[in-house]
Amino acid sequence: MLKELARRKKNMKQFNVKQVIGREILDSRGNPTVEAEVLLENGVTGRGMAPSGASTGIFEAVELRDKEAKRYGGKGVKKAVNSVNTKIRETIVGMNVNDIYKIDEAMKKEDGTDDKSKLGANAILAVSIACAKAAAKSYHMPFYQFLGGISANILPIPMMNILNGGAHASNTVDVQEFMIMPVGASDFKEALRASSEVFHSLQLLLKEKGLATSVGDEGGFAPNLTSDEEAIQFILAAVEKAGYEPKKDFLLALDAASSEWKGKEKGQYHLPKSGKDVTSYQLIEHWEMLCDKYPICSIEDPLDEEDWEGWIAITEKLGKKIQLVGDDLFVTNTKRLEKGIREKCGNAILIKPNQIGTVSETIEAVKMAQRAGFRTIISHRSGETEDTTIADLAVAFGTGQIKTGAPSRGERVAKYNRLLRIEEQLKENAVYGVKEI
Ligand SMILES: O=C(O)[C@@H](CO)OP(=O)(O)O
Ligand SMILES: [Mg+2]
Repeated sequence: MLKELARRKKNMKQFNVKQVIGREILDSRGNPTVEAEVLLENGVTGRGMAPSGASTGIFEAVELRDKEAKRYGGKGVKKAVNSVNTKIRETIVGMNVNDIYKIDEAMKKEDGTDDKSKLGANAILAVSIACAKAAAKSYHMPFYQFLGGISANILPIPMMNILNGGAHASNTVDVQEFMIMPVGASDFKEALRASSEVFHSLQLLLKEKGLATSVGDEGGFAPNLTSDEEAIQFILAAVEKAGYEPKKDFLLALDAASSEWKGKEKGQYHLPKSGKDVTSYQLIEHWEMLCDKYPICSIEDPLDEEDWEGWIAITEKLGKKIQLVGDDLFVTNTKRLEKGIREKCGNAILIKPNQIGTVSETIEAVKMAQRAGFRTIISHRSGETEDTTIADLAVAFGTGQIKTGAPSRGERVAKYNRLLRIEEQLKENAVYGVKEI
């Protein structure tokens, strides 16, 4: 047996890293971010870019920024780029990208911290993606197939964020994201078309009412509205105006991002825009009321990242009816997810590779969730680049859902367009969405 394994290992293709280059590029908010490129001895290259959040969870892996330097107002990433060009390069040159777990492990070891704060999760993730992409290319395989195998054929339902508030927009709305989910569509192409039509009809409705149609960080409109109910009503009207039926063709999803609403103590919330103060209990009642009244199938971060008791209570109350998604709560981290599964907090996890910092740890978070019967949703960050990795990850892992903004900003559209191409490539083998949200 051992001999056989040794023989196989010897015969395993060698795609060794020859060079690693880090550079500073811009993200969609005009802030600098890290890009990494690896060159293999076989001449193949791979590229990865780190996205960046605005409503970041306090338990996320650390995005290394040059806080003390004046350039870019302390947001520069020279240190992280330097990590790529020195420590990371020294660590992985000569390694085989065939085994991305080993590459990630080596970078983690070199970093030596729990939160990747020494080399920077932005540096490590960019390299991790670049290596995985180079491995896929060396095998002449599409990225989703390299990671997911021949059975990877599920195209995700978009959770399309068409109305922005919270930390993503300078308007009066506290809830960060109002999303439409084209559940009635028969394939991804159709789903994307229908969603774009609703996006455009929302624009017309807002214009008619004299409201702003400028967009927020993720491309959704950012009008000044007085309540989350008003936002929901606008969206439902837009669905109908575009010729679709709420509930049958479209369901709604919210991301409250309520970790941004921290009050004086745990279990207390202060909504910064409306100025309201509420308790966990009142928030849960509010979400319950909205779900009874409107076709909402999913709420992300309905409660704060440290309000575990609140999460247990809301899961008892609403967990059978809707999807309760932990973003800041779980931060794509298997330790936090394990606790959530054990204590019955939520029933779904948002998967963001840069919250944890490597491709292999992202895979492990998805696997743990899927084994426990939790749903998984692959997600962009509010600060993005043209990197389309998450589109491939959604198909590779069969998450059935993706969150990647509105069709008005190129960095979001790039992911949608990548999914269109994947669907076309899979032909009649492509399957759209999950059975039930
Ligand atoms: O809260 C979120 O889910 C994300 C993406 O929509 O926002 P940010 O990247 O700002 O954390
Ligand atoms: Mg979120």
